[in-house]
Amino acid sequence: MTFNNPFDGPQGQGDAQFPWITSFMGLSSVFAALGMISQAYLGSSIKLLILGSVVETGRRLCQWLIVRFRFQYSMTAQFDEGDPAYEWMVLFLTQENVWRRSREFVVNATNSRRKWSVKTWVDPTVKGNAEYVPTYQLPQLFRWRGHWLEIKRSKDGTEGRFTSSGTYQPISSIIVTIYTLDMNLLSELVEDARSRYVEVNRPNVVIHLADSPHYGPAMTWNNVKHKVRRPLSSIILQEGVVDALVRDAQEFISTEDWYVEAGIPHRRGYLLYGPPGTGKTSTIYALAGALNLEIYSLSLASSFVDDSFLQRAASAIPKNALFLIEDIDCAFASRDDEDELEDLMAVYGGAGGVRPFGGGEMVRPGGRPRSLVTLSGLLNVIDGVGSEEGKLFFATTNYIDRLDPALLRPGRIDHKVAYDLATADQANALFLRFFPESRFPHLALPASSHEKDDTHPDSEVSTIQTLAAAFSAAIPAGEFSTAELQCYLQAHKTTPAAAVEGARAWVEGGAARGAAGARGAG
Ligand SMILES: Nc1ncnc2c1ncn2[C@@H]1O[C@H](COP(=O)(O)OP(=O)(O)OP(=O)(O)O)[C@@H](O)[C@H]1O
Repeated sequence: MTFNNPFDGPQGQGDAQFPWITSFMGLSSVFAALGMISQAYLGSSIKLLILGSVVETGRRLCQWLIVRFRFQYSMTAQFDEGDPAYEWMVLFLTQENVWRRSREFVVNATNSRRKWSVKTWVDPTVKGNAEYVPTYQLPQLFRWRGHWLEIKRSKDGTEGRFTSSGTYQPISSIIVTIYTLDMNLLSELVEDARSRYVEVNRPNVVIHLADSPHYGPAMTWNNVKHKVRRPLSSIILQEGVVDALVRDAQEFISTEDWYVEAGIPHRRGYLLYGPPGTGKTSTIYALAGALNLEIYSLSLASSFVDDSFLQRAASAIPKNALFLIEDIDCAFASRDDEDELEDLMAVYGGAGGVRPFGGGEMVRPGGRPRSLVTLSGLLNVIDGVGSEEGKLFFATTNYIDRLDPALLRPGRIDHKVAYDLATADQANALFLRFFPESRFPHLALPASSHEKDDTHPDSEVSTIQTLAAAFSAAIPAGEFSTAELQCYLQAHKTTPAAAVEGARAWVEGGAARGAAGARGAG
């Protein structure tokens, strides 16, 4: 077969005459081959392109559907550290064992701080003396009452606080997504978490503290402690004092409607004043336990507590809680530092300046803890919006005479309770509390038949009552705080007779006198 090329001359001459045509012909077949190949490639590229677009569209559609699904069929709630609801959620998740698949933990010795931990042991004989806190932040899915919940823990570090040891700690949040159409489920979840929290803490009093400066709106109350409830009967005061206080607080809590109808802010202020170690703080803790109230306790002497911190802290306290400010007298800038330091040094015994009993601030030579809170800042907080809504405001002081009358007026302080150094009756009651007949059954019997109570000649007085009477007779009334007597009795906790025998010597002894320096306060 021949191919007549129009450019060709006579057969066989063309190539010789037009060699470029030959080369062009060669190229054209190369181009043709290339064209075919590229067509094949183009075809598959287009196919790939279409396939890619379909996949991408599918992916976006899925994403969109997931977002739509999440939007329509789920609710998301965030719980920020520092808010009481965060504590409820922490306990809820711990009980639900949500983080059990975690493989990374921070391990701390068990302490009284918040628990964000999982139980990693199954053997019941293993004692949990350490907390295992999951560190990773991947979302976790679990089922609760037949619904899927997704939990994330965020700790992005943008907000945080400095701990008391000076390290920066980011604030964490818990983000809960519930897959449901039922809008009530979130409040049911929160209520479930809250009631579990209340149940678990029933034997305890929960105390929220603001013990470090914070950077972030939610982090005012950054430490939670749980104290075993103290029965009101263990508070030894003049007859009727504790009962009157409890009645007053109970009545306040139960008459919210009346306050609303009368247009009176639903708050009540109490001031407990008197020498150190006479039971002011103990009374408040026992009262909070009896009335199921959580305590929010703040020391105005903390270096980071100023008017605005105090305002934020007060407004972050939930309804039906007890707001406690200890040593409220240190709020007043008009005080003369030097005089006060001298007073306190005399009271607390010099160089170290450590209080002999109870907690509170350390007083160091060279400058007493000075509150940045002003009187007007404090009054604003007591009067302010944040102080309404069923809050019981409690303040304690060793120096009632240093308080401004503006602070003491009714509406701010509605109920004052005076505490004093131990009476003979208190010393007697304290002795009987230390040596109960249940622990010393042999002392429940009369010491001898001639020991009859003069006032009730027919009654037989038990040995322990005789010892208690002897102890209280040895302690001069109004000279020692109950805390001091408690400290002395602790040293003889298994030997009541020795406690009585040594009491007079202890009273006369120099050590006891030194410790009793606090008696002048108040
Ligand atoms: N009236 C009391 N009844 C029972 N225990 C008391 C009493 N007073 C003091 N105590 C005991 O003494 C210790 C210190 O008491 P508490 O902290 O309540 O005193 P305080 O008056 O608040 O002292 P401060 O003014 O220094 O804060 C506690 O362990 C408490 O058990």
